[in-house]
Amino acid sequence: MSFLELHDIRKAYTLNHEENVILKGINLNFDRGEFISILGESGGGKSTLMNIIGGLDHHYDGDVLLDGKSLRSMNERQMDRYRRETVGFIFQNFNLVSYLNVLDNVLLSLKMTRISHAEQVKQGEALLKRVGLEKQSRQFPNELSGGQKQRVAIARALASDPDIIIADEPTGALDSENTQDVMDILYSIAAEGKLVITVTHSQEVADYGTRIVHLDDGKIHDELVIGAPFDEVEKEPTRYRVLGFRQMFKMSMQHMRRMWLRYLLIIFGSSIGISSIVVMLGLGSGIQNYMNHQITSQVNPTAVQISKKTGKVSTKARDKAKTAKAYKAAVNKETTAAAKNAQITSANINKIAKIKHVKSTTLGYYAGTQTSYKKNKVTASLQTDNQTILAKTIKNGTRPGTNEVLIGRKLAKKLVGTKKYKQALNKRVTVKLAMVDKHNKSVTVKKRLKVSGITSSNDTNIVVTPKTAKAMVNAKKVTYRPNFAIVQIDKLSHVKSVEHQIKAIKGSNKKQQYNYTGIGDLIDSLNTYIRLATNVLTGVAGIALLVSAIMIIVVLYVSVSERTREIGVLRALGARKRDISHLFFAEALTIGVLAAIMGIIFGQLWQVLGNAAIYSLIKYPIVRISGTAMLGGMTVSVVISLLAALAPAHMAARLDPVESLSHE
Ligand SMILES: Nc1ncnc2c1ncn2[C@@H]1O[C@H](COP(=O)(O)OP(=O)(O)OP(=O)(O)O)[C@@H](O)[C@H]1O
Repeated sequence: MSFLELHDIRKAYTLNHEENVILKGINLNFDRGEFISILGESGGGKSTLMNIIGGLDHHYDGDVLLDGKSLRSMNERQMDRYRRETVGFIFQNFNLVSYLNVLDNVLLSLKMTRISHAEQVKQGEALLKRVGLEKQSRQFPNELSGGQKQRVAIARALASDPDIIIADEPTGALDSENTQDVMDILYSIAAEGKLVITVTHSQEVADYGTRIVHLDDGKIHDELVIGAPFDEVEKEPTRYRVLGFRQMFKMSMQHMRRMWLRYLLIIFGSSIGISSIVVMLGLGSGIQNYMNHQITSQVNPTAVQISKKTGKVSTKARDKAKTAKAYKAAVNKETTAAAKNAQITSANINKIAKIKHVKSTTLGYYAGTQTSYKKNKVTASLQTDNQTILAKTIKNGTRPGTNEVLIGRKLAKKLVGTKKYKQALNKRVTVKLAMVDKHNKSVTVKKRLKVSGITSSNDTNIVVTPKTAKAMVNAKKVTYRPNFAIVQIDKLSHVKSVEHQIKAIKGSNKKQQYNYTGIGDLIDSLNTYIRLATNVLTGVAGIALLVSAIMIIVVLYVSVSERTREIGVLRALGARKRDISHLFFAEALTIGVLAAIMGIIFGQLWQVLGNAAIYSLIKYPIVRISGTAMLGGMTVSVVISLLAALAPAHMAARLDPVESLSHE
């Protein structure tokens, strides 16, 4: 049994419905240490036969046996392994990877062995020394002569320490001096006990071999043994591995570095899409924050005020009254009845306190007053202090204590004077309330209260503590009846649901019991609208991403087309289909990540510039790019790039190695 056996190999191409038989039953045996020259005319099928032996072409009849094992019985993974471990290819037109330097081209094969990186570099340099190129290891293929390129290709073929070297017209593109150098190297390889199969149409080149096989018209014409095969040499077994994503990623980086301008442009293009998305999200949240900030600086959106819905008080008694005194008494009774109707009791408030998300409830009291300072009398509404009156609205002084009053700026101006309104602070104002006492008598509640503070309020209102209010009315035997309550809700997002539940409470008349005043639900709705608008704007900005995805697809397709031959070389060296697709996914990943980083940097730049431009106007940073938005932008960029790579990577992986190698 020979090391390599060809059994009745037949191959035909069908062109224009016509079958063109190239190989018509080839039977050959090869052994280690042989230097075979396959001699034949151009177009005789030599390359076709080499592709079959090298495991690149499996569309043929007959069989190739390696150590008795049929190549036909091997699956795709085993064929990849065969090319990776057993065969080393040398091509007529060198087929070096143009963006890798000489050493990296050799390392391409060494990367498929399990030796350490340092050892790989050492061996790569030793191989280059062997082919006389130690000084050119950092040069790129386009900086080498034809002979030098072919010597790099030989070093690369040797790097994985294969048993078979297939050299398809290795000197076809070389002058006689380089031909001799290359053939000498191949001869020395055979002398090391490897099987070297050279294809040539030159008798001179064929004469280097230990056996010449004449291929003519698709058949073996004759075989001529001109030298003894070399002895087999015992060698250390090499441990191999697949290329894997890391190696393909490195390779893609090397490719991108060589084509940096193209990739920079596409990364720049994609980054515009990402930055517009990030800025739109930032603008949306900035506007939302600005609006909330503006509103909440005036009011507390989670504190809502409720009062009872009161029905009409009967006026029959008033109508029946015959005397002025009786009429007055009837009116007073109506006033007391209305006050009773409007009263919010502890039982009422306890029920509301039990509603989910209600943090606290406070009873309050409001009434109309006449407030005066010296001769100035102003109608003002009184309310007891509560959490809807924000500390930040108190511009001068403090909240009221007992027998003190907090007044609005408008009222202060009316009482003391527009320009010197601040002087109202610490002055005593008189507060009068017309009321009805327990005995149904009209009384005037009157109290001098010290102004503790002035708010920014533009209403004529005054604020006292509940204790002060109660003491004031009780002093005149008037019952203190709280007529509003403040319901404090835990979160803005819960305001709406609490509002619904309060509105659902029915009174004894089966009708809605409470009026509800608060802007929390309005803010909540506004926030929803802003979010919606932001999403729409972000979606529009997302169109830019679609364009960038198309750009990436185009660039990757161009890349696949430009690198078709390289793909063929990689497959010949033993790269798997998956490795080829990884090459393009790695590029897409790099584009996605760099576009995201660039997009975020641009976004930040827009944020700084935009905020600087608008700050003088509204004193608030209107663009607020959050960490989540940046992370989102990053994810979208990477996902879109990877999706864009799907089709080109798939196409690249499915390319036929033989067709790829003959791609022009
Ligand atoms: N993919 C293909 N489709 C159709 N015909 C093909 C294909 N590939 C090769 N052929 C034909 O097969 C024949 C043998 O080609 P092959 O490349 O094996 O010849 P060769 O002996 O290596 O020639 P050369 O020395 O010029 O490289 C040629 O006539 C060629 O036209």
